[in-house]
Formats: sequence, C-alpha cells, structure tokens
Amino acid sequence: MQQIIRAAFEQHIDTAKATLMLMPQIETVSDKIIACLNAGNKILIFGNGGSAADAQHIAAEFVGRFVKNRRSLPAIALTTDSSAFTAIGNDYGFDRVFERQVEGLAQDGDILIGISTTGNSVNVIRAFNMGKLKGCYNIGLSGRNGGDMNTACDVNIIIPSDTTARIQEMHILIGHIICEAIDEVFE
Ligand SMILES: O=C(CO)[C@@H](O)[C@H](O)[C@H](O)[C@H](O)COP(=O)(O)O
Ligand SMILES: [Zn+2]
Repeated sequence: MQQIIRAAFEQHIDTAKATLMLMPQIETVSDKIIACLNAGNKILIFGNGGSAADAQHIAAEFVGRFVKNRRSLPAIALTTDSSAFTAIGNDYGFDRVFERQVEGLAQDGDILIGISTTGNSVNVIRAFNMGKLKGCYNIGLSGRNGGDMNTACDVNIIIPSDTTARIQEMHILIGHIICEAIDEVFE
C-alpha cells in the first residue's frame, strides 16, 4: 500500500514539474479567456467522466466564485443539463451531445474548453468542429500525444503524461490557475 501511495505522489510531482514548461500556453489561454469575458462573451466547457466533473467544477467557479468576491462570470458546463444531454444522446447519438449544445448556445467570440486525456473523445472533437463554424476560440486540455485535439483546437495544452489520473490532476490545476488569473482582473 505504501508503495502505491508513494508512487502516485512521485508521479504527480514529476508530472507537475514537467507541466510547468507549459506556462506560456497557460498564459495565452488565460489572456484569451479574460479578453473573451471582457468583450461580453461566454465560456462553454465539456468532457467525459472525470473531465465532465472538471468542466462543472471550473464553470461553477466562474459563475459562483473562486476566492474573491467578484462579479459572476458567464460559463456553462455542457454536462449538466440532463434533459438536453439525454435527448441529444437519444435522438442524435452520444457523439453529438456536446456538438448540438455548441450549435444552439455558442456565439461568435465565445470560448470552448474541451477536456480529454486522450484528446480523441469523438463528442469533444465534434463540439470543437462545430465551434470553428460558430466563430469560437477552441482551447483543449489533453494529454498523451494530444490526439485529434491537435487539429481541432486553436491551443491544445498537452499534459506530458500517459497516465489518465495524472493528466486529470494537471487539468484541474490549470483550471484553478486560470481562476486565480481571473480573480486578479475582475471586480
Ligand atoms: O475519471 C476517469 C479516470 O480517472 C474516467 O471517468 C475517465 O474520465 C473516463 O474514462 C473518460 O471517458 C475518458 O475520456 P477521455 O479522457 O479519453 O476523453
Ligand atoms: Zn477519475
């Protein structure tokens, strides 16, 4: 047991150190998100499984708060409307559960944040492709080799790891860093 615990910590620490190299990309997406919100646009966030939880977690910190009492900021997790999610899945297929919501909700200038540790989840890729058609800026949080998100995204932040759990831990760290950057700017 101790070996499992130690190995997980060591892997997490090594991955975090390697992820620090992505600082320029994290800065770029933080600036883009701040500019998008300043322009009156909104953020749509989505992913599957643990990444669905991350999408909801990040969206809640925009609309509610992170640390500071600042104004509420517009962000929607596309995993939370169970009626839309099940209707689209049932009528159009699971591959379209995010795409169809992007089609209905996204406007020119909005930002999409898609989260996938493989970078290959089809419903995430299809949502990004719809985002391009709608004039959105596509931000990917991925891992491994970045997968299909390399071509679907304007910026694909690829966590340098092949382990799903470690990649997800870096995704939520980056989500929190973006929230900190936002707290600096908005009153
Ligand atoms: O949280 C975990 C594993 O840590 C799982 O729920 C995981 O998110 C699911 O298997 C997802 O379907 C994986 O999708 P993706 O990261 O490849 O896009
Ligand atoms: Zn998990």
